[in-house]
Amino acid sequence: MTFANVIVDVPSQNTNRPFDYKIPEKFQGIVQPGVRVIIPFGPRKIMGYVVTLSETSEFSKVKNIVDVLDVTPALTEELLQLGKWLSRQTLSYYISCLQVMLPQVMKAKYRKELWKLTEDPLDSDLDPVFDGRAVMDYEEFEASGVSYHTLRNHINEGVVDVHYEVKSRETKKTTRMVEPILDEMEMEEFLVDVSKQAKKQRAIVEYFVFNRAPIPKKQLLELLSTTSASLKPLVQEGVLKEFDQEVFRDPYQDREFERTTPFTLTEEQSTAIQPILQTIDHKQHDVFLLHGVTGSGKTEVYLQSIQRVIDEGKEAIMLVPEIALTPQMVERFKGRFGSKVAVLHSALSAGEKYDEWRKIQRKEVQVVVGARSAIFAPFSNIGLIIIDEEHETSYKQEDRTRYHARDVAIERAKGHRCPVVLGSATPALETYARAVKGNYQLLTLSKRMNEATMPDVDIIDMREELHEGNRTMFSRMLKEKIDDRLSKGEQVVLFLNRRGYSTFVMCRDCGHVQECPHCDIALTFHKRQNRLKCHYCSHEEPMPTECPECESKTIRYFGTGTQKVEEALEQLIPEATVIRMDVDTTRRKGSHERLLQQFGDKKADILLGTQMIAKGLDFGNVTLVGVLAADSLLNLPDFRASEKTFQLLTQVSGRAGRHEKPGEVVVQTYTPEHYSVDLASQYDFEQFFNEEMKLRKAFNYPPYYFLTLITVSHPNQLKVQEVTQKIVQFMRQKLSDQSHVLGPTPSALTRINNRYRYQCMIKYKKEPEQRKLVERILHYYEDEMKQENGLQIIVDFQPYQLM
Ligand SMILES: Nc1ncnc2c1ncn2[C@@H]1O[C@H](COP(=O)(O)OP(=O)(O)OP(=O)(O)O)[C@@H](O)[C@H]1O
Ligand SMILES: [Zn+2]
Ligand SMILES: [Zn+2]
Repeated sequence: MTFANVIVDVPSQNTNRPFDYKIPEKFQGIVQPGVRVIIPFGPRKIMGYVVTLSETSEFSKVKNIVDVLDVTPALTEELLQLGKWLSRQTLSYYISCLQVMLPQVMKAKYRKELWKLTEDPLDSDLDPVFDGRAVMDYEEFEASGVSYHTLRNHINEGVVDVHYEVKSRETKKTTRMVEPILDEMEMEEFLVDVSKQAKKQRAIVEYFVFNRAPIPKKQLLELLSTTSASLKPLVQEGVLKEFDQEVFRDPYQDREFERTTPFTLTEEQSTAIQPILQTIDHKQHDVFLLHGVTGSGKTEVYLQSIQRVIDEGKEAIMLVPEIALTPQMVERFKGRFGSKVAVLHSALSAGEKYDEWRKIQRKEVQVVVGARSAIFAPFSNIGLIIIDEEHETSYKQEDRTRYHARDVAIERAKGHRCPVVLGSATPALETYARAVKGNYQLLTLSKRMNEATMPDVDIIDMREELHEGNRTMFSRMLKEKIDDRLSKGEQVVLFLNRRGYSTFVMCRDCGHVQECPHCDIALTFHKRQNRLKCHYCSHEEPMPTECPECESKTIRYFGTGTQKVEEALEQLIPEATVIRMDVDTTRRKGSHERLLQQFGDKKADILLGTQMIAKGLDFGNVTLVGVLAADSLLNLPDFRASEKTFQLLTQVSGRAGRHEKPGEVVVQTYTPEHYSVDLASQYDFEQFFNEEMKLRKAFNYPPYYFLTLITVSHPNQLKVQEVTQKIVQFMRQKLSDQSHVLGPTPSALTRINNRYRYQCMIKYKKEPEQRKLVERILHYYEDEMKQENGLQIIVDFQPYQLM
């Protein structure tokens, strides 16, 4: 083939199609689809991805490929296609979709340089900056204070040029190895010739008479307590040879994983796993929802399903939410499958991630356990994809390429003809609705392991606490129970939701929360104007001075942080030792793991934390879980607030009483009557589902309707309003009458970095032309969107973040 068709690393609409480049003789056969290349693009040299090859090009002037970065294609044929699909689905640039599938280090970084093209002095201020060099960093020029005008003159004269150099960021690590060339017999013969004085040399040769495998040079020299001076002559004489072998940084190399064997499945587990195994065996595609209460043994079902896939010589992808990807979790997979497992998550360094990814690429592993982006693992023979805690919103990427791992999983599984298993104790409403409809196969685990029962839940009405004079953050019951556990040497988990740290308004007397009359959503408090606003529709109203329900004046907007709780805890129960886990205490690498380890080793009585302690933890000594402010999620300006509350309360409660000792849960709330709090305390998912579905139906939300969120931003507020208005009008005109186009409305975060943000929300059932329409909008504003700090339009199909 003569030409490579390349997607260049310049995100824009007209680079969504490939550019042609000639393949020079020396790269023939190496350049193939999926390979990264360096190509000239305008004045620069940049990176690109070869997507196809061709014999001809319709262009007459085609430049040469400058360099090739991969020997093995970085992206398989399947992933190249998947990128195209992603690009259509999310309306993001093809290049961004290709990049999103690769580890960070494989995305090129550019260095901008100034090149001096003449030996003669430049006769300008720029001369001293070059200081006799021919090349310098562009940054140096910028820091020098020399005018851009001067530079431009030199460029026009052809004596200076601007160059873009690709800095490849991959960091492969190698070790020097030593290996015998002669066979045993020849070695023996050679030994005869080695002088008796050269003891060290003799030792080396003798070693290789008996050990034929390559050995790291360092290790060999250590073993025989010798130096490379004795080794060198042997290499020169052709007895041994040295070479570099790529080594992988293994983040878990210092850890011993105790091998585990499969449990005999319970009846419920075997019933659940049968259809999954059958689908694997029959090489069919199907989607299963494994709905199992916390501690019901879902993970064992995953493990045994994966085992089947391994036995059949295929590969499995296991997705776990970032925060649940605890060492405990990794241990369960490494313990069962040993070195067949690669792990991908954000706590690894960029180099470690790259190495884990390479293990997958080189087919050295058959299983990958990882967070969201592991869905792009470059396997070529996938037999199973599992998504644990499938309801987690972190499976949706919220910037640039806005994909949902669940959708990608299903798309890949279709191609590989294999099942997808979605698992959760609290499935997303969308997922459960599909299972109820029969689109997904529902599998149920209703009982906890070891006859453990679900912990009893006490709901404490914090309004009453206040009325009875308790102004602390801890109800009397929670305090009593904590005291009790401390005296027994048992442990406590205290959960505070920090995400809800903000801005809804609540009456501390009656718990009334001010909601939008049209949207069934808590109004957001805007402090500067002292007004309440709904960010779905345009409703707003002044901040009330007294409660519209009970006329109390104790109206407050809400929010407490973990640090405050820790201080309060210290005053209330000074003898308790507390481990606090939140974004601040877990910033350093490994601290997450260390804190959990300490708690597991019973070095503290109380684990106090946010989201990150809500799931995955399996500590037998935890017999009490306290939820400090169950309402904080409930009142987020989000139609999923109730669902999130139900999910979180269920997850947190699930941390207690998982083994022999029974557990208890205390939930503190200002709205004990709310169905999501009440039904979570009874572990009644079905009932919750039914209640919530009624509301979703009444207010036209998913799963009854799909959503598209178009967010417009610009430094000028009038401009934003105007553009959003235009978009709203256009969509109203073009979409069917069954769709609802809401807006323009200020976003919940109305101004970020001095840019105003407005939005248009579309609720629809079926709009096959919608993507084309949105593309037309994006095309229409393309030039304005290219300007620096200009217009930005973000389109999010099926949004989860509504801010
Ligand atoms: N068939 C079995 N026989 C005995 N023990 C089992 C069996 N299956 C699972 N277990 C054990 O029961 C406990 C709970 O199981 P597991 O953690 O898999 O549940 P889960 O549903 O994944 O929980 P969660 O959703 O809360 O994380 C674990 O300690 C696990 O080792
Ligand atoms: Zn009130
Ligand atoms: Zn509203």
